[in-house]
Amino acid sequence: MIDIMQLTKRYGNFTALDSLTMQIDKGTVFGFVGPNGAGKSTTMSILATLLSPTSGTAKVGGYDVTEKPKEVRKLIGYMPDFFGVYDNFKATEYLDFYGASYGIPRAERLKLIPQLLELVNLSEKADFYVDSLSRGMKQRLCLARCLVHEPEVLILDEPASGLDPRARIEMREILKELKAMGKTIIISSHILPELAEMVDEIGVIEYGKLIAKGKVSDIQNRMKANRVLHVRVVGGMEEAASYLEQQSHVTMVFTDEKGIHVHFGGADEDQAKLLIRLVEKGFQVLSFSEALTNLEDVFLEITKGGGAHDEQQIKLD
Ligand SMILES: Nc1ncnc2c1ncn2[C@@H]1O[C@H](COP(=O)(O)OP(=O)(O)OP(=O)(O)O)[C@@H](O)[C@H]1O
Repeated sequence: MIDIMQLTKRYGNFTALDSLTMQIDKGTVFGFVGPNGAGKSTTMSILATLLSPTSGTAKVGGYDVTEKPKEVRKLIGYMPDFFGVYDNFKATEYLDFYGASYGIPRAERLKLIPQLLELVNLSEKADFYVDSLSRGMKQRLCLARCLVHEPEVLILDEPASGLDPRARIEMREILKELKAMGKTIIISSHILPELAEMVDEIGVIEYGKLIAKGKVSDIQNRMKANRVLHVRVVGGMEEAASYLEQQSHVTMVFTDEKGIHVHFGGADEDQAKLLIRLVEKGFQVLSFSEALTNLEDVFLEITKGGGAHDEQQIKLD
């Protein structure tokens, strides 16, 4: 559905996108992650036909964004990472305005707008002025705006940024519904654990290049090859630690007040066997668990030592 080939964008001498190549299949929810300034918004603006690439191609639904921008715009709903000015629109009027600008007949708009407001949980705010809505509500209204022409592809640039935890959960629930409706969604975010719950695939971008792409589960499995186990025993912690050190697949062991931390390179079965050996050896195992690897860990691991051009810090909301 989205096909990006060797996409490059330069601003003067500065290369914001560097031969970016990636494909996103129809119906996929794709999480686009990367440090500040990595090139996410640039990629999304090109896909939204708002910015021209310096070289390379980007296609949506088979249409080239430069050659067939009108066709692309029919297919996509784009939510930018900034708010517009709303003047004195009420929520309904705002959606009506966008619906009309897409050429949707009035009778259809009258039916569609209440449905959209319901989808984004704003039915009760239909007659409120947009400026009086909270940030989370404005974000949801903005999402509803992207949906007026029933696009197949949604390009959402940080839709949850700046929202409080509750508002983020609401946004996530709406995105789940959109996924269930079969939309192809590309969503950028710094909030990695939240992305993990709703995306099928992630792509990690840094310095304008795609440095990793894959199913969330595959990337997490890759991380598992270097998993850390937390083990707690009743008494005999030092003995248990030195026993663990001698076991296969164990690469490092250290202890602290929380217990024993075991760096482990084996598979799930090896991990299970390690527990059996510990118990058979007579250690009183209180807990034996794998430290969770979430997307945040994956991201930090992949971008280790890196950073963006102008901001070295990786922002994790
Ligand atoms: N109009 C512009 N002129 C010059 N440089 C620009 C322009 N727009 C973006 N850049 C630079 O291009 C790089 C990529 O920016 P982009 O906004 O795509 O990154 P991003 O991954 O979306 O970052 P963030 O997470 O902070 O939104 C940044 O270094 C940015 O400063």
